Amino acid sequence: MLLTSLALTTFRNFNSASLTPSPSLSIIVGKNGSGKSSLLESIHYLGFGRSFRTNKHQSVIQRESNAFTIFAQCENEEGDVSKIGLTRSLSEQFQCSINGEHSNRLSDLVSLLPVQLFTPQSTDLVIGSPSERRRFCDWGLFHVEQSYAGLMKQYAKVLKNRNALLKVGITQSNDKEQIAYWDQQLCILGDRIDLLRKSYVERLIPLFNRTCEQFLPEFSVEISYYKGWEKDRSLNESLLNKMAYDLKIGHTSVGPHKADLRFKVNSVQAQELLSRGQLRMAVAALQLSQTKLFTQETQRHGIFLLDDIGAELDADKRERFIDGLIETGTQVFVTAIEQEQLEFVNKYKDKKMFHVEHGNVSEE
Ligand SMILES: Nc1ncnc2c1ncn2[C@@H]1O[C@H](COP(=O)(O)OP(=O)(O)OP(=O)(O)O)[C@@H](O)[C@H]1O
Repeated sequence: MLLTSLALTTFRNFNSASLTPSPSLSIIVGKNGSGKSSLLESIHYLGFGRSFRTNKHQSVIQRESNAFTIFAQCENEEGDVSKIGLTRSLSEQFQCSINGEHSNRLSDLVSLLPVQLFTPQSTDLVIGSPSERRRFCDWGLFHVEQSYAGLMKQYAKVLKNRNALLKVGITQSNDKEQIAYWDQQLCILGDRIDLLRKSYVERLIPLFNRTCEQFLPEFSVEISYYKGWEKDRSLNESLLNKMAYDLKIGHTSVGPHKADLRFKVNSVQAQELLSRGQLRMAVAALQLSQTKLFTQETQRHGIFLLDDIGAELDADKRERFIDGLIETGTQVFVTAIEQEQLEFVNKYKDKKMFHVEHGNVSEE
């Protein structure tokens, strides 16, 4: 899916702005506070229904305004055009529209635009909590496996019910029946999620290994999948084994909601050995391999947002990352403070350069 036009109204410091991006590489240059990240943030909203900087939608609405609006036109790989819109008001009301049809279901919008993001904070993907890495795998599976989003929703519902029961405790005989019922449901759904994730990571690993050979040739980087419960036990056995503990803490301590993608560099934790720039390269390798897998398996193209690319990635590494993304046919948006940070982009055809100043965007 290509983003062919973007228009914002009362979004951060943009009162009204529009741009026609390049199908390949769009470079957004401007001084601190000019609005570069806000432009990327608006595309992120279309891909996730939320910002990457705040959970408070109100902060994104321009001061003194009641709502922000984002309109975009997209074109899929068959050349079909979709017009999409998203608006969010101070009263938290959210509405999206696809080709004139209004919807309150964010998933309709989000499944259209496969957006990924790389920022200076992205090292959290390697050194942050397991939830970051689960979210990463879930993004890939959401766009590759049609059944995945529904499965995850059902699992979350069952987990919520099981946790509610654990919280009040199992005192009566019908509580025992109920927990047995939720356990059975959790196992059916959990095993299906695990199977999809395991297979996804198995497909990702060879691509990741090859990318790491280029991005971090001096290290041996390994990723492995942890399913969220003990290796040699079924989920059912693990739930039974942890029952007393789960009752004590009031929630379920094992299951796919505890899964992780584990990183080892030269057999130790990544943060023990890698510099910040090298950690960023590990993240870049992971995201690039996911992009390659997505393109291979869906024959679709994604959108990749690179915020502040100059931060702690040297010129050679920036170039390798952007080259890799462009080779997959991904539409790339890059922000930088200085044009000099991106001198190597002269070699790309089909690129467009945008200048942002005080909430105004102009194409060079
Ligand atoms: N709700 C809002 N209403 C109006 N202006 C806002 C709002 N939220 C943020 N701003 C302003 O919008 C401007 C754009 O911020 P943004 O983070 O997009 O800039 P940037 O070009 O990415 O800067 P940097 O290079 O420093 O990261 C800032 O000056 C900020 O103070």
